[in-house]
Amino acid sequence: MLPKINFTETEAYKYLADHFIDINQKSIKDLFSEDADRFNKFSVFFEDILLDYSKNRITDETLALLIQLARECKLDEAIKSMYNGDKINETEDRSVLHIALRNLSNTPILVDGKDVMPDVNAVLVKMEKFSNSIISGEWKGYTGKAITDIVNIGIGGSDLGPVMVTEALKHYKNHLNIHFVSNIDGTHIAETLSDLDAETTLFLVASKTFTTQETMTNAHSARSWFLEKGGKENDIAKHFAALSTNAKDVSAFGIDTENMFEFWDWVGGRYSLWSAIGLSISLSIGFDNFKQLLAGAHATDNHFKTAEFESNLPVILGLLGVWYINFYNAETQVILPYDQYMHRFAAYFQQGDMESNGKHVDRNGNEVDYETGPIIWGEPGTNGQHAFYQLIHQGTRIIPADFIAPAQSLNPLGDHHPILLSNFFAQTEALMNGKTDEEVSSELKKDGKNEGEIAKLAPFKVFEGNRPTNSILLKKVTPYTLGSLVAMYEHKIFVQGVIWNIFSFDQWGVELGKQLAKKILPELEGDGKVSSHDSSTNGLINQYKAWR
Ligand SMILES: O=P(O)(O)OC[C@H]1O[C@](O)(CO)[C@@H](O)[C@@H]1O
Repeated sequence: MLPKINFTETEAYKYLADHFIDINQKSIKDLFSEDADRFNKFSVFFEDILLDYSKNRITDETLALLIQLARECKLDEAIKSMYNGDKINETEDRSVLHIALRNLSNTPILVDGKDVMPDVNAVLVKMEKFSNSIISGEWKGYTGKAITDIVNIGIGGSDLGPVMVTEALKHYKNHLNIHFVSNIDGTHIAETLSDLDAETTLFLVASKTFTTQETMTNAHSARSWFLEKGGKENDIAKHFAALSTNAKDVSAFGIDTENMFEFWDWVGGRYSLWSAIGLSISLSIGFDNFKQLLAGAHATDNHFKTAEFESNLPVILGLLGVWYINFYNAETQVILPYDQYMHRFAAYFQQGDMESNGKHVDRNGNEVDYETGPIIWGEPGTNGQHAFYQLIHQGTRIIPADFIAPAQSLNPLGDHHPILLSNFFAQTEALMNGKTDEEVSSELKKDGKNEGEIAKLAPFKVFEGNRPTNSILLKKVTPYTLGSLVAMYEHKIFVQGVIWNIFSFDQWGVELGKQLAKKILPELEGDGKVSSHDSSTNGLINQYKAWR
């Protein structure tokens, strides 16, 4: 089980609070000039990933105290508990074993005394066989044609991971066209189906529970479309597969359980891209590449489990986040991939992080009196530079930023990549160093401005700097490296949840809205006025009914 310690009552927390007052007087720039070895000290390699965290408001002492904090919060025990298959998702009475899905070493992992690895391996074999037969064209649709288009119907964790990965690894994709339908808005499925041919389309109904309203509604619409286009009931087996934990409801939908790819309740939705939910990934880039993705994640899992905290990437990232959130009152964390293929990476971790650590009750059931999970956001560079970096550079908030870039481009076109990377390097330097009043004034003087003009303009052009960043430089975006990177962020979320003493693997906060929507849906039928809610909700519903 997870320890239940209030981190604000630890010795380390008290030392950190005092230390914060000292360190807050210094700028990152000063810290660099005081220590020629700072980059070596605060950077760490993990295979083809370099994490440089030297441009943070930290010293040796900060890091030592943060690690002491992790030890006092018994992070080592928490990691062991997760890897042992303990039911650390206590409110749902479940183990948390996405690490088992990519456990290519095949060491036994027990849940209720039973090794889960034989089942994991059996599903992987089934995914491989299925992927190969679809990709090769051996699998035929109801009129004898090979499949050309795959439509994954799922939402949240049954969508975001496959979308992010298939986009990030588009360079490795084969001839199959992959589409994703998630939104209940009919536009999503209507637009997707408009260009498709039922004879050559395969639907993957991806839902852990197989009860999610959006997914089931979209799946039923896809089924009706298929039948309208000429498919027969008994052709459904050739065109629909299910990725789920719920065999009963899969059968009830009419999908042959032969075409069901199973996973288990110890796989959280937002940690499920490594499971059968990753079938669209395996179809898109081939099973061997999917396995490479798992291998990269497995390497990170081993690193997280065995590396000393001082050189453990997820631990370092997690603790730096705690430092900014709980001592500097940072509200958000921005993720900025300088790689167009990774354009859904931040969106993916919006669910990964916010659904995990957006909690206000601790593991003892008490309201917390400290901040927990940050707001995660971000867009690919350099687009972000031309949109919201103004606020990161000159706004009033502290926004810790993760910059991610590959050293090698998958599309080395002219000087595009050096230009992209020059921006990547420049931004973290600019955020740290800023630009002083003297520097601004001397620039304005060189531009021919007079004293009065300089005094008037200078304040707007000053950058105070001292804005913290991590730089994550990858050698190249490959399935393996992406797997490592995603697992690194997953474990970072776990580290922070342990420190904050919250349960990171449930998501009760998504239920209330779902319940109320179910109550409202029947009220939308008929023309009668609705009066059962507050005046705002009544007013909106009644206006909708008047306009529809
Ligand atoms: O895979 P399912 O069961 O359809 O759930 C989809 C998503 O819905 C959620 O439960 C949130 O509503 C997520 O945690 C999950 O990823």
